[in-house]
Amino acid sequence: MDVWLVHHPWRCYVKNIDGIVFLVDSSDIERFPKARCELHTVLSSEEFAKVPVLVLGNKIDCPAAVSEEYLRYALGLGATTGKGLMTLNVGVRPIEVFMCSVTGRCGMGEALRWLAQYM
Ligand SMILES: Nc1nc2c(ncn2[C@@H]2O[C@H](COP(=O)(O)OP(=O)(O)OP(=O)(O)O)[C@@H](O)[C@H]2O)c(=O)[nH]1
Repeated sequence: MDVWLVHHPWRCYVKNIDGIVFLVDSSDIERFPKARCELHTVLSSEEFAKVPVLVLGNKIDCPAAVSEEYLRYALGLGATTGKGLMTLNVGVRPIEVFMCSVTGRCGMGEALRWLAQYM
């Protein structure tokens, strides 16, 4: 079972994956447009159509970090499939946003448990 951390240039090394973790620096507003573009490339890729996508807004400990709501807006994410344990209809690709701080060790557990349920 494979989970790949999507990071530029991700196209070079992704195939046969079971889950995608899309990590965004939530304090780096200037790069949101680029992140949005990359995310939507991933979401619209035929090869990943059924792969669960975990969007992680990292660095929430930074004063410049935006809220989850703003990050969703900036990334152009509409409705997501829901946090917690979910039973989704067949054919629905799981996608959800979680905020975290990798260095502050917060938020990652819930996010990875969410992803693991679909793998
Ligand atoms: N404050 C804070 N720093 C973090 C967190 N996670 C990672 N970092 C730090 O961020 C630094 C590297 O992150 P970035 O510069 O965003 O990552 P990068 O992908 O290597 O570089 P870029 O492609 O230029 O963004 C390291 O010093 C990490 O310790 C976090 O949750 N909070």
